[in-house]
Amino acid sequence: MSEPILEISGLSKTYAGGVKALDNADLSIRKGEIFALLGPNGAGKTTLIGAVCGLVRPSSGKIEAFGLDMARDWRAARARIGLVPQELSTDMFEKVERAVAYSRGLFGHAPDKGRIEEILRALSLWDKRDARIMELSGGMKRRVLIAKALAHEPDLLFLDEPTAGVDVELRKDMWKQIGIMRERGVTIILTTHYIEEAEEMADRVGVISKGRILMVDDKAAMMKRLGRTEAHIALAAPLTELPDAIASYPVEIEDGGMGLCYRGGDGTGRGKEEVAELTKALTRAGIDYTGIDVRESSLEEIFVGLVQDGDTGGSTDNQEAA
Ligand SMILES: Nc1ncnc2c1ncn2[C@@H]1O[C@H](COP(=O)(O)OP(=O)(O)OP(=O)(O)O)[C@@H](O)[C@H]1O
Repeated sequence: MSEPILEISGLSKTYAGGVKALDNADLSIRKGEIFALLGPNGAGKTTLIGAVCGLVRPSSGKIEAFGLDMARDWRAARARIGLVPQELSTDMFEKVERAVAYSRGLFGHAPDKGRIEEILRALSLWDKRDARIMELSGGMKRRVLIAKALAHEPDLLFLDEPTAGVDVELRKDMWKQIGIMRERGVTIILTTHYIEEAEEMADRVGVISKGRILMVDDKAAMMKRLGRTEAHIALAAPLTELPDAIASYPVEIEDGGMGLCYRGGDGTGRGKEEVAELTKALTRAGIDYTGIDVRESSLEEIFVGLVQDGDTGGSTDNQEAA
């Protein structure tokens, strides 16, 4: 899993209007991983993807994919990259099957009706194969976008906000497809602000804000390092002050003495163990409790904390004029 498939170094992009969408971004993607790029609106996610896919010309920096320099060997590298953009911009008058088959040919693959049928069936588009794209519902159009990206059997697949505004069924299909792609060894990079998705699917997570990559880490390590544990212990009898036996723990009295609140484990991932020790100390001190509610911070809370720390301003609009 450690061989890099994509190396981005010192990538910056300032748009004609002066917006600095990427600011010296470095990112190394490993072969076969699912990488989630998290960032608020306007963070630079789409710009980064666009730069790798040749849709945005970087102001400076270097992109290497499959060991090929994107500036020199663009076509060869691009042929191995699939992109599911946020919106369909072309092909509106085209019929579904033809549009998908065209995408396959665009990057030099021989026609393969069987493969196209397989993709269309997997995405529940087979019945719509002769429909014009403009006649399809929004969700169906999204399916076409995915089919087009899969048609040329990419080794590296970008999904830009794949599940924004799609229904549960499509979301499920989409994740199933992503699972199949991963089993075939495809490297997947997705952008999202649905953090639960990253939490569920990604191997590694990168956080981007204001064009800067703030952090990249294994998801589990990030959650352990930046997460914290919170526990609420309901007491059988009220306490008026914190007993000495538990004074060394990060705990406070709550609920008018009927409860204890523990907040700790920051940066250690040991919060749950410490809560267990705390309950033993309570028992030893003869303090009865009737229930414990323990929760660890979600990736979402970690993400919000990171973005706030790395950010001073508010969110930026996405569609500024060039
Ligand atoms: N063609 C363009 N011309 C000028 N500015 C642009 C252009 N495209 C994007 N920007 C600006 O660059 C910044 C980064 O935008 P980008 O679309 O890359 O962010 P994003 O993280 O993908 O956001 P979102 O989550 O809203 O899609 C924003 O401030 C945006 O307004």
